[in-house]
Amino acid sequence: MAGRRVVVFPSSAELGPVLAHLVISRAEKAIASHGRFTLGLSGGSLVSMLSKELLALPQPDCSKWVIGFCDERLVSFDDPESTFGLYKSQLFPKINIPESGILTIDSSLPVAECAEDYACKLKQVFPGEEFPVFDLLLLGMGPDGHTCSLFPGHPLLEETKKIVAPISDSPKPPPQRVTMTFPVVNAARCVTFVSTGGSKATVLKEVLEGGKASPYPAARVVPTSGELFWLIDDPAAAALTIQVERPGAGAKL
Ligand SMILES: O=C1O[C@H](COP(=O)(O)O)[C@@H](O)[C@H](O)[C@H]1O
Repeated sequence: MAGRRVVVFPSSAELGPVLAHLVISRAEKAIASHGRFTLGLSGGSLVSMLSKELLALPQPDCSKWVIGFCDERLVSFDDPESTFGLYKSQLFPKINIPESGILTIDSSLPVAECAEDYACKLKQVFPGEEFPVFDLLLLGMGPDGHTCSLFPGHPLLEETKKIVAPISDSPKPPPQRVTMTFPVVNAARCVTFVSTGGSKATVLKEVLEGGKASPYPAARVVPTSGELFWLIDDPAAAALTIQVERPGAGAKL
């Protein structure tokens, strides 16, 4: 790992613009180095923050972006639980990303087939790689310490071969989902968690200060050689005792 950076902001209002700049800077770097930018998105609270903040910046050229989903709920795209559906209504039509650059699940398939189908789509985009190496994965963390659709105590935490796995007993609704596995998450060039709000404070302390024995899935995100950022706000950071960065206004990561 290139070193973990825990960066704390007074609130989402200060965090959001830094997140958007990080996405743009990693996109520019990736396109300059290998001609495209591969980005994995999460759902939940990230969707509205990212959409709002990216749209507040001068329009980037997204024609060389390829977007996948770190996890997705197996519901139709017009269901309010669909992560793709939310980005479709809040972000995608407003940026110039080609439709072919967005890797969606086929939500009409049974969950196991849906995971296989999505894994095939990823393999086509990352030919020859045992595990896809995304330029940037944006992750959230639930108050139970889950990330992607990798939940505490679930057997999927031990998956070492599949790049995408089905889950049909998600403790957080909806129960049927597909998720990237840890080998994919940890292969990324940059992984960035965004975690805000006081409901995350207790678990965040365990995840960031609990060491290798931590039972929380988010603590297992340790990129092999990539960067790891935790962007959090003061309420989420309330219980932390580790040293953190507190950037000033206009900071860029
Ligand atoms: O169910 C999910 O939850 C996590 C965390 O969401 P948050 O709203 O607590 O930030 C999210 O990262 C994941 O993509 C989603 O499917």
